[in-house]
Amino acid sequence: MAHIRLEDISLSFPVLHGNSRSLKKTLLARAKSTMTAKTGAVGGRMRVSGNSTDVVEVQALINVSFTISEGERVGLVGHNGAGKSTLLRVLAGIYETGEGLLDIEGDTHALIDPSAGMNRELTGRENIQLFACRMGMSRMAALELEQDVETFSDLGAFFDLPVRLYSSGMSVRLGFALATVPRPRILLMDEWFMAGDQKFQDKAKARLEGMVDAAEILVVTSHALTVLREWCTRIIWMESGEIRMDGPTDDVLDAYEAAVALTPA
Ligand SMILES: Nc1ncnc2c1ncn2[C@@H]1O[C@H](COP(=O)(O)OP(=O)(O)OP(=O)(O)O)[C@@H](O)[C@H]1O
Repeated sequence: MAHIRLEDISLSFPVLHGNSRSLKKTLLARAKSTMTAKTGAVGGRMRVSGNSTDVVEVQALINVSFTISEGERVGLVGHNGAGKSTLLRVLAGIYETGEGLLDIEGDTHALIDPSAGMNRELTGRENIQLFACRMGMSRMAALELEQDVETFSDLGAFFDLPVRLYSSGMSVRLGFALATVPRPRILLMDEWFMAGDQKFQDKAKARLEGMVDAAEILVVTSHALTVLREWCTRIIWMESGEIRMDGPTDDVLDAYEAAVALTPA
């Protein structure tokens, strides 16, 4: 049975090296003032590193613990810099954490960066062929993949031009078409899937739904609360690196929306 179990996971990023006392003082004071208005907070907590007084670090995750079981569709919400993407990257194995316990049963696939693994000097078609080669696909399967991605991304003549010539929306079309091919047991998704023009978004939603249905566990981060209400059975509300609330979708999103409404614009 697929599951994710986290116990006391913390992660900090060093953001300032050096012994300039005034700069450190200013930075920490400003960080403190943005933290005091709880729901209006931005970013993780800043502190002087425990190991070195010359390093200021931002605590992106602080003692995060939860268990996600098979069948759960979990949404991550929270202010900018609350730690949602960092948490997703920890689950995807992109960031390693020294402390705590991370126990994941089941293969994961992360839809985090639409251009991940793309060679921008190669054409869209060549990138697909390279992907098929890396995955050890048969000639027939590789051809099917190429046709599927070409049809879905709908890039016309641009499919045979180098990716460096694509607009950001065109890169998303190609990256999205390719990234949504695997059928993992645990699907991790950042909100970039909302990118692209309206016509593409409708098509993308239908393709994503197929992928989400096939997954045993979904963890998705998004500021689009209507999407989360539609897709998720449970919401984890992050605030400055910590879990503020974890529970059924409507309970948490109602509380979150009420808190956001109280925050001064
Ligand atoms: N690579 C990095 N180096 C330094 N600090 C980072 C890095 N990645 C994230 N952070 C910091 O960690 C904190 C959490 O960032 P994260 O990207 O996880 O937030 P988020 O909740 O996904 O925000 P948003 O909704 O704006 O995407 C922020 O304060 C951010 O500045």
